[in-house]
Amino acid sequence: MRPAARVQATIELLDERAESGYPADRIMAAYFKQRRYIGAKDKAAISEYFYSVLRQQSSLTFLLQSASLPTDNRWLMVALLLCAGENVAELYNGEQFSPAALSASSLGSLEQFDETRLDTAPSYIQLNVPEWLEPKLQAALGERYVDEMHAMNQRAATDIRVNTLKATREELVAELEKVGFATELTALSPWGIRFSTRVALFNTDMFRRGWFEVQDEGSQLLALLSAASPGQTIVDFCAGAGGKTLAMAAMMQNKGSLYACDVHSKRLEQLGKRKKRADIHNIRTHVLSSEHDKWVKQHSGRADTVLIDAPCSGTGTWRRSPDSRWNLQPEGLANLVALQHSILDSACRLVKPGGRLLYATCSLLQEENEEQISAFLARNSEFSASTLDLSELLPGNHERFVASDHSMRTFPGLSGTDGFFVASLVRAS
Ligand SMILES: C[S@@+](CC[C@H](N)C(=O)[O-])C[C@H]1O[C@@H](n2cnc3c(N)ncnc32)[C@H](O)[C@@H]1O
Repeated sequence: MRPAARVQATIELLDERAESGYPADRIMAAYFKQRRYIGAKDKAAISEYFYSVLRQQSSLTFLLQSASLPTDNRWLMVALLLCAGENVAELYNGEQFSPAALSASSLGSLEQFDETRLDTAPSYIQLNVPEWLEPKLQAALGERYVDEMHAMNQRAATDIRVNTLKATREELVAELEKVGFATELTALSPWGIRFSTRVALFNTDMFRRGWFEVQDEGSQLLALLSAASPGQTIVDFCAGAGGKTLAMAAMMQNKGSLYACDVHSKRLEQLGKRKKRADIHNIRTHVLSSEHDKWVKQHSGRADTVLIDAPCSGTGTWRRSPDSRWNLQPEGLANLVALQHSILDSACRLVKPGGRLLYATCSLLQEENEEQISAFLARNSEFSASTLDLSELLPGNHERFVASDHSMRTFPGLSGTDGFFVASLVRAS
């Protein structure tokens, strides 16, 4: 593909996203599926452009407005290219598969474009944060706010988790290096391997044999903190496609009962395929009609540990889903907070006396995290905060996360992971 064709493809993706409202990754996957002739290098370049525009949408818009230029997708792409020092006139040349040529007057106006004007913009524009979310993020992050928002605007590395039922981390590293991958061990998770460049992991024999799953290091830590062990009964109440379920199953060495529940049947079907590949036999799935499904009453008081990996705003995962920040609205956040409240109140019934309730989100916001937990504890006197023994579960590197006696948070800048929150509660015996 010529460079101009990559630019045109990106504009098409941006238009499709604006028209459909679907998440960026889904749009991109469908776009490439319909155009199988696009090679890996072109795909990588187009996805980098697409995600960069989505990440920098408000700062690019500001720069275009400051130069009295239009702000549609074609122009957002112009702004991105100008910031990267590219020759826009050469790329917008009107040839086949290239963006339409810019008029002489538009080309003249480009001279007004001045990247340094961004220094005069409000911080929420400089950092590409929705204006209404800025005070909430500042409250949650305090002094870390600016650094973390910068970190959030970087591309995330790819992490994988070794399936300890099949191999050790060292064995997997050795196999990956044999086929030419440059690997790095994750600092916090004992199961993690990191790749800073794009790698075709799904084409490897190790993947087909179930030696690993792609999983952010922060997500691996949540499973680690469950302290799941052989013979226990564990419920993963919002299991989705089972990222954390699979990690807990490996900790349980296939012994005991692991229930994976979710309201989304398609996600649980994905888990079906993944557990087969991983050779895991102790997971049972259940599609919930809602968090109040009668299954909860039938299994009440049975679980040693219940993990609620709650549906949330995803404000900790903007590195991977840069568009999600623009999709989130105040009513949507309020609905999520209400749903988390309701899930907590229902799923807590599953915990046996003396058992644990782990509540987690990939949100940075206090209303989904600390405030959600303190309100739950105020409503449910049977539960109290329980100490997370981090010195045992996570020896070393404690400067890379923020912990209280019963909760832990990770951040992209501080921890090199997505932003996660986890709180540990115990039911009175
Ligand atoms: C953060 S995701 C879970 C990710 C998953 N645990 C993993 O590690 O891959 C939240 C999940 O909650 C599920 N969910 C939404 N509403 C729910 C409800 N009322 N009861 C149970 N699960 C729900 C969603 O379908 C989604 O899969």
